[in-house]
Amino acid sequence: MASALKNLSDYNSDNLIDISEKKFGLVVAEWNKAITDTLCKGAYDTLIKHGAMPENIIRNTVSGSFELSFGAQLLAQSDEIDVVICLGVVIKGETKHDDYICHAVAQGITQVSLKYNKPVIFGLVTTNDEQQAWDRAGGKHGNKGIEAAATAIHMLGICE
Ligand SMILES: Nc1c(NC[C@H](O)[C@H](O)[C@H](O)CO)[nH]c(=O)[nH]c1=O
Ligand SMILES: CC(=O)[C@@H](O)COP(=O)(O)O
Repeated sequence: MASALKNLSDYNSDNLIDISEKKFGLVVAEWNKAITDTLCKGAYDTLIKHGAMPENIIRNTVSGSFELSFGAQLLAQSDEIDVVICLGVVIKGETKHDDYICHAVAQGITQVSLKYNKPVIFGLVTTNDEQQAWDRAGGKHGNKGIEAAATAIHMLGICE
C-alpha cells in the first residue's frame, strides 16, 4: 500500500512483547545524513517508547546504503544481537545507479537475515527526489524509522 494511503508512523501497538532484555542493532547509512539521522531518531525513540533499554541498542554507521548489508552482517553474526534494523535513503539520480543499490540492499539483507536466522529490517527509503525522502522521514507520510522499529518488535514477537 502506498505511503500516501498508509502513514509510516501508524502501527498496531497491541500485544507487543516485553523487549526490555532484547538487543537491537541499528545500521545507518551516512549518505543523506540529515534524513537518515531523522529515520534513526524515529526508530530509537520507538524502541525506547516500548521498553527497550538504551544500553541494549547499538548504532553503527556505514558509508552508503550499499554497505548496509555488510553492516547488518557485522551485527547479525553476534549472539548478543536479537534483531538488526537497516536505515538508509537512496535518491534517484541521472542513471540507474539507485536501482542497483536498492536491489543489492534488498537481496543482501535478506541473505543476512536467513543466514543468521534473525530479523533484519529493510528500513530503506527509495525516492525520486529529496522531498519525497523528507516526506517519509517525519513528514506527511510519517517516519520510516518508526515503521522499521515497530516491525522489529513485531518480528521479535514472532520469533519467541
Ligand atoms: N546515491 C546514494 C548512495 N550512493 C553510494 C552507495 O550507497 C555506496 O556507498 C557507493 O556506491 C560505494 O559502494 N548511497 C545512498 O545511501 N544514497 C544515495 O542516494
Ligand atoms: C543513487 C546514487 O548513487 C546517485 O548519487 C547516483 O547519481 P547518478 O545516477 O546521477 O550518477
